[in-house]
Amino acid sequence: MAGGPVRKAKRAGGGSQYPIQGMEFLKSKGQHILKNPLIVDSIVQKAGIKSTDVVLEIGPGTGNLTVKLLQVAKKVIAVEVDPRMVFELQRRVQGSSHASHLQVIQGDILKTELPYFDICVANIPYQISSPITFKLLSHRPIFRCAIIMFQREFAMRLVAKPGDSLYCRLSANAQLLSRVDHLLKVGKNNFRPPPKVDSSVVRIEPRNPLPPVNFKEWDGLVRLCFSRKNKTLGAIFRQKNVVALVEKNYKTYQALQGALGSSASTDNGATDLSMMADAGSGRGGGDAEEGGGGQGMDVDMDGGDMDMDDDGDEVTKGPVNKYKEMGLAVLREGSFEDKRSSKLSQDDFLRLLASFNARGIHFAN
Ligand SMILES: C[S@@+](CC[C@H](N)C(=O)[O-])C[C@H]1O[C@@H](n2cnc3c(N)ncnc32)[C@H](O)[C@@H]1O
Repeated sequence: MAGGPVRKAKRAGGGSQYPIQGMEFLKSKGQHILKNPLIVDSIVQKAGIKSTDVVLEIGPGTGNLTVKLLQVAKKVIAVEVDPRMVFELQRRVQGSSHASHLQVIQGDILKTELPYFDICVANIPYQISSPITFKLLSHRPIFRCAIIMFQREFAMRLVAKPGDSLYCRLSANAQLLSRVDHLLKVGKNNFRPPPKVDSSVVRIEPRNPLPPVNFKEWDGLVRLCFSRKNKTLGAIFRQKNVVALVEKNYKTYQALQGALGSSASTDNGATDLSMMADAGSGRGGGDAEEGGGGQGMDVDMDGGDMDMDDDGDEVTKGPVNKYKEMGLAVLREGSFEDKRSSKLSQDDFLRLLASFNARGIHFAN
């Protein structure tokens, strides 16, 4: 932090009692300044920045990380939403030998078209962790890696493996697109003001090439499977709303094929990343237990009585329902009926998606 006396300002508008130079930190913008220089050094060192690298920093704040990045990188592009922080950062770097290597973009990172960069290093506002992660992962050209500070629980969800208690839709989506490693635990007291939660630094390395899968399809299936992550897939695909979704998507797909001819056949040759900002979002990726699969909930069944399962989810009963049987047949074929999403690997999901698609069952809409 730049020198000078620290003046206490009045609290207002969700500001904290930790003013610097009279500037209040805003909770609403996730302003928790990394005050421990050892952690700052460790992040920069673990990033493995080369002297030729362009570094993207999200939310530079008052510049504690920025000034260290400038010492090792060719250029730092810092995107900061708060004009007071932009002013403070520019004031701090002004006149230094690195000033010409810093480009500051004032704006919301989620609305900013990202420039070219080799590495992203950031202590981000935690409330936008998921959209930032997937915005980065959809950025092209592909960057080398991102070293990012997240809320500890979000970080643990990102790196969770099948069978871990935190394994969820966020883990499956992030790990489809990248390799994610936990680097460093960071306690609350390393920040000013201290946040309520602990933090962790994670390394995200985009997969290159990406697996040949349509990401909308992938996310549609994964979302469904994690809608009740401790239920068997068999139980999920017996649920009324899921059977209705299978029916709706099947009919939509058939109609599309009819309209477009065979050129509308399975579109899974490439990873379509157009909706990634929403992939795994919601309460730090913790939305996995909510909802019943999203779309298609209001579609009526044409046949079959309804009953409830042990969790109170409506399931189809009585006369055979064609769409329920179609879904179950795919599950049985790959021995997935008694499995739970909490234990399924990337390969399992890919295999399951391919089997559904082969039967004309899609999840992209
Ligand atoms: C956790 S602080 C980190 C500050 C600094 N990098 C550090 O480590 O000390 C997050 C920073 O992100 C900024 N910020 C919040 N929302 C943002 C957004 N949507 N786009 C860009 N910056 C944002 C905040 O103003 C704040 O400066």
